[in-house]
Order: sequence, then C-alpha cells, then structure tokens
Amino acid sequence: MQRPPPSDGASMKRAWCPPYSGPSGLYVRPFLDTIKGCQSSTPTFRLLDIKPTPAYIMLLIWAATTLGLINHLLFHRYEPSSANIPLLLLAIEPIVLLLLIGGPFSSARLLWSYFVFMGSLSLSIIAYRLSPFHPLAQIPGPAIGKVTKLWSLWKAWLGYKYLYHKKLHDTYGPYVRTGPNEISVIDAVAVGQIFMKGGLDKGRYYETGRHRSTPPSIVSLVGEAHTAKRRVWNRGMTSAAIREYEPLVAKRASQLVSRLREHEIVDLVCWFDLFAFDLMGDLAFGGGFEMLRDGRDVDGVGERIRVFTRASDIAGHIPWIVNTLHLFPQVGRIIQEFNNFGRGLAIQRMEKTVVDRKDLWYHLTDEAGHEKEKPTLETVAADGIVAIVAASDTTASTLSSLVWFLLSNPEYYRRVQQELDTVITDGDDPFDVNRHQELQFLSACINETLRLHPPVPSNGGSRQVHLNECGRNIAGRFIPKGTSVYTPQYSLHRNPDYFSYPDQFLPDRWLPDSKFERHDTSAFIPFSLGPANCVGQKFAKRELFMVLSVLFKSFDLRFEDGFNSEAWPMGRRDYFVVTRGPLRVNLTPRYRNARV
Ligand code: HEM
Repeated sequence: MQRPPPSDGASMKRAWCPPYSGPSGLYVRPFLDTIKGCQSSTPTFRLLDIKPTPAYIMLLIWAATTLGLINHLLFHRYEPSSANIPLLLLAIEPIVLLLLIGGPFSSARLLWSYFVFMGSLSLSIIAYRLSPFHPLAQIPGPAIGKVTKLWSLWKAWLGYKYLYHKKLHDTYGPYVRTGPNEISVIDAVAVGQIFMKGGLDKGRYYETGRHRSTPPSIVSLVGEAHTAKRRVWNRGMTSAAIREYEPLVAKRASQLVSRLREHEIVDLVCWFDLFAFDLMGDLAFGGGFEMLRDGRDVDGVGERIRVFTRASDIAGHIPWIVNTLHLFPQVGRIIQEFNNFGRGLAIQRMEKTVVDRKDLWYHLTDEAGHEKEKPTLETVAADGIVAIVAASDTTASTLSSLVWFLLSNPEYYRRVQQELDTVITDGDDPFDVNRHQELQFLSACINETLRLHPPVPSNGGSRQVHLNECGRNIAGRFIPKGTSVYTPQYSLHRNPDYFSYPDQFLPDRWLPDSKFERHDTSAFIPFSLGPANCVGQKFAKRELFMVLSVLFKSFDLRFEDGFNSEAWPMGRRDYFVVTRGPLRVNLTPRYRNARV
C-alpha cells in the first residue's frame, strides 16, 4: 500500500486529494484557479478555514447573490406547487456553488455560501413583495402580511385569525392584503361576485387536508367533479329528505334533555357536542357513537376530528408544504388512521341489514341509482366523515353561542321563552316543525347569533383566482391569477357599512318591522353563497329550532354562580370551525312537557 510522504500538512493534502471531478466524472476547473492568490485548486473539506483571500470572498458573495436572484426569478416564473423540489434545490445549490468556485471546502465557507445565497433570495423576495411592481401592490395591508404568510399562520395557530382579520379590516378598509398572494374582502358587492355562478373556484386551502391516499370529498372537489358530487348531496338535503331525518333529530334532542335532567349544573358546550356527534353518526353511518348515553366521548371521536380539522386548517395556509409533510411516515400514518376510522364506520353501516329510513347514507351511496356510477366505499366513507365534521361543530357552536347571548341578555331570553310558551303550549309537540315557522323571535335570535358568532368565522368560502387565467376583475379591482381570496364572515358581518350597531346583539333587526338604518342581508353569509355554499343549511336550521325549542321549554337556564360569562367569547378559537371553552349553566326544570 502506498503511504503518504512524511511532510507538512499542506503538501500532504496536495499529494493525496484527487483532482475534483464533476458529476459526470469530468474534471471541472474551479473558477478560483483563474484568480491570483488562490491557495488551492483542489476542493477539500476542512472544518477550520484557511483564511480566504479578499478576491475569493468577493467571488463567493457575487456568485451566491446571483444564484439567489436566479432562484427567485425561477420560482416566480414557475411557481412550485410543492416544496419538495425547491427545498432540495435550496439545500444543494450552495454546496454545488462552492464546488464550482473551488478552493478548500470548509464548514465556514459553506455557512457563508448558505448565508449569502439565502440572504439574497430572501431580500429579493421581500423587496419584490413590498414593491409597487407586485400585482397586489394597490391593495393595502400590513408590511408583514405582504412579505410572508408566517405571521397569519401564527395567528391561525393560536386560533385568533378571525380577530386578526377584523383588526386589519378596521385599519385598512374592506380590501386587505393578508398574505403575499392573498387578500381578504368584506365588500358585499365583491363577495357576491366571488361566490355566485361564474365567480371563483375553491382555492388550494380546501385541497390541503387531503392525503393522496384519501379519495376526494365534496369539500376538496372543484369544477365538474364538484357539480356531480354536489348533485348527490343535494338529493340528501331536499325538504323531503330532511323530513325523513326529523325523527332522528327528535330522538337525540329528547335524549339530550333527559340526560340534562340528571344534572343541576352542566357544561352545555360539552353536551351540545355529544348531541351533535351522535346525531350526525346516526345520519351518516346509521349510529354507533352513543356519546349522550355515555355522557362523554369515550372513543375520542371529537378530538380526532378536531385534530384533523386543525391540522388541515394550518396546512391550508401553507399548501406548498403539504406534499413535504406527507413524506413523513408519521403524518401518513395519522391520515391513514383517520381514513380507516371513516372506513370502519362505513363498513359497520353496510353490515346493518335493517335501516328503517332513508338516511344521509342512503343518498350518499346513491342507493336509488340516480347516478351512472356507484360511489366506492372509500368515497362514501370520506363524505360521511365530511358530514360529521361539517355538521357537528358548526351546529353545536351555534347552539352554545345562542344560549350565551340569551343568558347575557335576559330581556331577550324572556322574549324567547314567552314566544315559545305562546306558540307551543303545554302538551304540544316541541318538535312540530309547522309551529317553528311561527317562532319569529327565536329565528331572529338564531340569525343574530350566526351574524355575531359565525361558526366558520374566517375561512369558510376560501376561493382562488385560477392559475391558468390572467386574473379577474372583482368589483372594479383587478385580482391577479393565483391570488387566494378570503371573505371572513366574522368581519363582514360586523362591517358598519351593512349593519347598524354591528357589534351588538340586537335580534330585533331581523324582524319584519325592523327600523334599523342599515341592515344589508347581502352581507350576511354564515352558510356562504353560490354553488359550493353549505349544502346542509336547511337541515342545520331545522335542527337548531328543534333543539332550542325543547331546551327552552324544558329548563330555566342561568349562568352558574361565579362563571365568568364575559370571558367566554375569547375561548372561541377558529380552526376553520370554532372550538369553544366550557359554558357552565345552572338548569331548573320547567314543567315536563308531555311529548318530551
Ligand atoms: C350552523 C350550521 C352550519 C354552518 C354555519 C355551516 C357553514 C358552512 C360554510 C361556511 C361552508 C363553506 C362553504 C364554502 O366554501 O363556500 C360549509 C360547507 C359545507 N357544509 Fe355546512 N354549515 C353548517 C351546518 C352543516 C350541516 C348540518 C351539514 C350537513 C348535514 C353541512 C354540510 C356541509 C357540506 C357538505 C359543505 C361543503 C359544501 C360544498 O363544498 O359544496 N353543514 N358549511
């Protein structure tokens, strides 16, 4: 074996390091060879650096800066939809750069190369996003929002994005640039144009919750595929279909009341949650949860769903990271477990031979055979899970907010009770939907609750200008391609241009003889608008009337002594649908209605 000659370190290196070959094995003559004063023409790795010459430093800075600018130009021209390739490129480019420049390959030089490269890339991105050349430059907004999504991502992580958007709109007006390529709009004319037929499609926000192993549900589909899926859902939400579901609602609402009768003080948020999950389990999968019976969510279904919704919500703000996250086996496993959970429920429902009514499953599986192709088990499982996610927290949230508003405003609470006692007299069926049409004041309270506490306060209705069109004109403003457009209901509903005393709970504004100066219902969109709006809104309203009628007929409610009711709204966190803190309420049974 050939041994190194006994010599000083430098000559040893010269003797034993082979000349650098490029990736194809060709010898690449390092640029540095051409610069006088270079210490070595063969790149070798050293932990400690040999002091580089000023010429070397200048070359490194120039090359890394240029590389950063080129990257920005390329990313801008060919916007990546996934971070996988860009991350890889960002990781290897500074290394390749050093190899091309030549010279000793030290950790210090590598760090410098990364530092200058990333610095130039970041600075050029920041400068462009803040510059008047950016297509969204005319839309006002905070500098941090124009530069990066990370700021609003942080707000979303905390669950207070809806409050953040409200503050931004209070400061900047109805159009705010909330991200580099994202705007938030609370102009009612624009909102109509965004949602109605011919408006914008759902954006990438809705696609992010889906792993490639999961079939698309109605939520993530767009275009014709969405129209086809929506047809199936629409059949499950006709008036006739909803009439078939009423006995299921009545059964679960009665069970809720009898369970509440066992307690004097309860956390209503918790009980409404149990009710809503049980009901949607019945509707979508023929039952199976029985949370009301157990008095708690034994299998952690609600928690699983909320973790999933929250993760999807966060990922929705940085959609390009999703494919990268999916590379991690742990993430895939969690999603797979969630899919299996839906699949398990679907299989369980299929095994049920006797089902006495046409439930939502009946329509989602197209048992009546209206469609050319039967949906697969996986597809129906995904839609069934969507039904539970979309319908449980939304209605439970409306129920708890409405109780909170009424208990905070005893005068309105009295009016609701009086109305109920007049319309549904003792012995009448509190679930009789014909009577519910007479409950005008309760209806006004429901609307006012949905206005002030929309269950989907900032993301419901996220849309995007398609990447293959050049842009859209919305209410006289040019919105360039690729822009994500949000219409946060919480801010829109509190826009003083459309509602007098916008932050106050004033249900009278919804009554036919209301005298409020400003009351523009085109700015009231708790269920969103257009062809992809909430398909379940009629059913949701029916459910709300049924539960609230029987609840207020059965109990006198008041906040538990010592309960900090004023702080309760701050416990509302926005993770697409809002989550809520406990609502501690004291229950005193009124008369026992014969029909409950
Ligand atoms: C108070 C209760 C509810 C509220 C406030 C609400 C609100 C919303 C909102 C804001 C959207 C987004 C629409 C968009 O992107 O434009 C939505 C979508 C949806 N909701 Fe609801 N929802 C409620 C109850 C329900 C119920 C009870 C069901 C089912 C039984 C349901 C099923 C759905 C479905 C399937 C979608 C997706 C529709 C599509 O993409 O075509 N929702 N909902």
